Parts: sequence; C-alpha cells; structure tokens
Amino acid sequence: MYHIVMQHIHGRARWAFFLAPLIMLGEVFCDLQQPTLMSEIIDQGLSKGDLNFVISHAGLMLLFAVLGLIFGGACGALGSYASLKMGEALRSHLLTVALNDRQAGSLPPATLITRITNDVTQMQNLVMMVTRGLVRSPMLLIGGVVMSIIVCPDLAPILFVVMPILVVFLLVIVRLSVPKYTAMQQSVDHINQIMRENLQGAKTIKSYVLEDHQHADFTTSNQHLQQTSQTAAMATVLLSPVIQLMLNLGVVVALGYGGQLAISNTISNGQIIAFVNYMIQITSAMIQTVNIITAFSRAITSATRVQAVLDMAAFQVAPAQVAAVADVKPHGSQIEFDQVSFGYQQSRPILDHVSFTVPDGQWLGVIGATGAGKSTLINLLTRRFDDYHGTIKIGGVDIQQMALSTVHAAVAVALQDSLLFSGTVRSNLTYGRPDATDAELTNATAIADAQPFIAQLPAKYDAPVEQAGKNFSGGQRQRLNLARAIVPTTDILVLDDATSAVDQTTNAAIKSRLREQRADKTTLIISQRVTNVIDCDQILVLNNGRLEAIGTHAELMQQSPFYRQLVTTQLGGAPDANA
Ligand SMILES: Nc1ncnc2c1ncn2[C@@H]1O[C@H](COP(=O)(O)OP(=O)(O)OP(=O)(O)O)[C@@H](O)[C@H]1O
Repeated sequence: MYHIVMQHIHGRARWAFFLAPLIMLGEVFCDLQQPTLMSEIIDQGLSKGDLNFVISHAGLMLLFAVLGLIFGGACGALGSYASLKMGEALRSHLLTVALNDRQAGSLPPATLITRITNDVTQMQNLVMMVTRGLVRSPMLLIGGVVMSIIVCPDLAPILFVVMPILVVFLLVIVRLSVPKYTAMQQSVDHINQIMRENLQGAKTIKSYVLEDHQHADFTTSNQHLQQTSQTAAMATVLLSPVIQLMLNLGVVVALGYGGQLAISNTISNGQIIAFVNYMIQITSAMIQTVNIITAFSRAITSATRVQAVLDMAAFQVAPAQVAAVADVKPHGSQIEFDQVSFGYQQSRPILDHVSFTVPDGQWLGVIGATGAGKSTLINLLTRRFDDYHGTIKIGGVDIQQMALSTVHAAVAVALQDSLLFSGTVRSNLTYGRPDATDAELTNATAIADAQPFIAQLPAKYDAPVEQAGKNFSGGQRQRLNLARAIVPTTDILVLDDATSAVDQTTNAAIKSRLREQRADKTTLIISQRVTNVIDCDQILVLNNGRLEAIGTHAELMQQSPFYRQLVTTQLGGAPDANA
C-alpha cells in the first residue's frame, strides 16, 4: 500500500505528506504542556494566592492552546491536500488503465467503478489519518507517560498497572474487529455491485421478468450486510466502556492514593490533577491508535483491490508516452499498413502480418466475419494500442511519430456502440470540433439522417441528452453518433458498423450523401454486410486476422473464393457493384 500511495503523491503533495506529521509534533508538544501548566497554577498560584502567577500561566495555557490549534489546522490542511492530490493522481491512473483494458475476463465496469471511487476514498482517508494520527497518537502516548512520570513519579505505578491491561484489551479488540470490518466492507461492495447491475440491466431484468429473482438476491445481500455490520459493531462495543472503566478506576486510585500522599505532603494537589489529565490524554491516544489500525485494515483491503486494477497495466503500452517524443504532421491521408501483427494477449494473435494501402481519397470497405479483427485495425490506426509489430503510416508518416492529438485530428471514427454523454445534442455533436457552426451541424446531421428527429425537438441542438443518451432511441443515438464523426470533416473517416441500427433504405441514402460530401476523402467502411462495402474503391477481406484478399468487388469475385462464398451466403448470387 505504501508503494501505491508514494507512487501517486508527487511534488508539493509529497512535501505536504511528510511535512504534516512534523507539524503535528508541534500540536503534541502544546497539548502536553497543558496539564503541567495547570498543576503549576494550582500549586504555585492558587494555593499561594499569587494572582499574577495565575494570570501569566493562564495566558501561557491560552497561548499553547492557540499554537496547538494553528499546528493542528496546518497539519489538517497539508494532510487533506496530500490526500486529495493522491486520490486525483490514483483515480486518473486507474481510469487510464481501465480505458486501455484488453485482458480477456478482466474486471467488469461495476467493479472498476467501485475501485476507482470507494477504494480510492478509503486510501485517501488513511492518508489523512496517517498524516495526523500516526505521529500524534504514539507521541501523545509516549509523551503523556514520560510527562506524568516527570511531573508525578509517585503516582506512575498506577499507569504501569492500567496501561498493560488496556494494551492487551485493545490488541484483543483489534484482532477481533479487523476481520469483521473487512467482511462488512465486502458485503457493502457486494450490495453496490448488485445495485449497479440492477440499474444498468433494468431493461433486461424487466424483459426476462427477473424482478423477483433480483429482489430476493438484493434482500439476501442486505441481510448479510446487516449480520456482518452487527458482528463488527459487537466486536468493538466493549471498547469505549472498558476504556472508560479503566480510566475511571485509574482516576479513583490516583485521587485516593494521591490524596493520602498529599495529606502527608509527599505530592501536591496540582501534581494529582496533572497526572489525571495525562491519563486522559494517554487513553484518548490509545483509542485513536485503534481507529488508525481499523482504518489501516480497511485501506489494505482497498489497496489490494486497487493493485489488481493497476496490475492490468502490465499488458498495456501507453500511447501518450510515445507521443511525447515527436509530433510529425501527415502529408495527405494515404493509409499504409505494412506487415502489421498484433494480439491483445501475447498468446493469441488477432492480426497476422496485414499489409495494404489506401491511396489518398479512396474508399475502402473492410469485410470479415465477427471477431475477424476489423475493429482491431481501427484501434491500431487510431493508436489505441501501440504494441503491434510492423508499420502503420498516415500521409507517409509513421503514426508513432505523431502526437495522439494529430492522429485524432486526422481520423474520426463512428463506432456501432458509441455512447452519448449527458449534456445537449450540441455538446455531443461538437466533441471533435467545439467551434462548429449551426450550419455545419445541420450539414452533418442531414447526412446522418438525424435531422428529422432533431427538428422535432423543441430546443433543437440545445435539447438535453440524458446519461448515456437514454432519452433517445437506439437508431437515433446511432445517427447522432455518426453525425458527431462527420462534424469535424477529418481527412479520414471510419464508419465501424456505424449504421447497423438503421434500415436498408436509410442506410443507402446516408451512404449516397456521404459519397457526395467525401468523394475525394479517404473513407473506411467496416461491416459484416457485403451490401455496405460493395461499391467501395477497394474491399479488404479479413479472415481470422489474416488479409484474405483485397481488390474491387469484381476482382474479388474472380480471385477470392472466400469473398465469393460471403457474397453467395449473404446475397444468394453475384450482384453488380453498380446495381
Ligand atoms: N479490448 C480488447 N481486449 C481483449 N480482446 C479484444 C479486445 N477487443 C477485441 N478483442 C478480441 O479480438 C478479436 C477481434 O475483435 P474485433 O473487434 O477486431 O473483431 P471485429 O472483426 O471487429 O468483430 P465484429 O464484426 O463482431 O465487431 C475478438 O476475438 C475479440 O474478442
């Protein structure tokens, strides 16, 4: 856990993290002065009627109180700064790892969300506690013992009896409660997961009439949480009463035995009061230590889960790191793949020595069965993953020499399942080009056949879009998603099954409008349907990650048995590309 925290505290936050405990020493020092000053006021001020002494020492008490407050405040501010910055850096790191995820069977989104939110918060709480309590508790404890021995050595044996009993008791409580709190935390996670799945899969649950099943599952998990919470609470229920009892016993003995000693003038009243106050400080430091240990146990569970997400990065190469090296601009929009091989996992190649060229301004159709590697080609072209073999060039420049922003300015992609984000229709359409005018939006939405329903929205482009675009139908979302890719008028446009939810006639109309708009612009149409790619300048046929053939429809019909088979299966014959 220390490793994760240190890895994500940089610069000023790191200074704050180490400075805060040092400042806390100041607060502890101030706190430890109070009982001694009080005892002096009693012994040398009040009992001798020396008002000046009382006032000057009361002033000193006030000064130490204010100083303590300042030290405490500064420590708290530095601690929360370090904790916030650590949380920010860790969340952003986890998000990057999650976005680049490529491991089969890796963590589902609901789990990732819990880890990025809840688990990081637990670790942040610990950083806060550590910066304050890790120094304060032991120092107050040791300081309290030392001071009480110095101020009142005659009563010190009481401490040597009470403290070991308390330490043993607290160790037992920690041992009992830590696993119970861990179990409680796991129950909370399970309920979170069920809630997320229920909310995300509401439609599926309703359509399969699974409400009762899900409800029963939820109730069982709730009962489990109730049980684990109760056991965790029971484990610590004795904490406060036993500590109070031991403290009060100590105070009674201190007052009784101290009173005897005071009568025989061995110790003073002030010393007894100081001793009792140090006992209170020592006990509160012990309670704080238990709280820190419990927080540690929770944070360790969270850190283990956060580490599991970070471990996923072992399979990733972050494109941004390579992008920082250089930023060469492309000369045109010709696309070249030269002997490109890639696998999401090393053991399983997805693309195998794929080479092809799409000359500037050409339309390329990419066809192949599901899982053939079509979208993977685009993942590599847009530099989502960089650890491929071979070379990919745009406009004659190796994409590895371009900044990510340059690649994304050159290539726009409309995916089949792109999300809309909460905001407005306009905010969704202008991601690729924030300064797009209404005329440009109208042009793009007209091509994508989104105009008919946008025109009916009272607020038109300013109409609200709810989370994940759930106030629009699947077809409407896909049209908006397509328009969003058209708005920036990039040199290269990729439609990756981007019209799958659109009927055949509308699909043909969209394509013909796109043809007019992008007659001389490089465009890639990825599809499983032959009709979608049949009229492209070239069609690339992918089969299990290998380039089966490339050519026009007519050429492929002659040269590629695999393509002929596809056409026969889908269309039942050999249609004319111009039909
Ligand atoms: N992010 C990822 N992590 C791990 N494996 C992946 C990832 N994306 C795709 N794959 C795997 O790579 C293979 C090729 O996927 P790809 O999406 O390129 O196929 P596709 O030809 O576009 O399929 P479809 O037509 O169904 O969209 C599949 O077996 C898929 O399971």
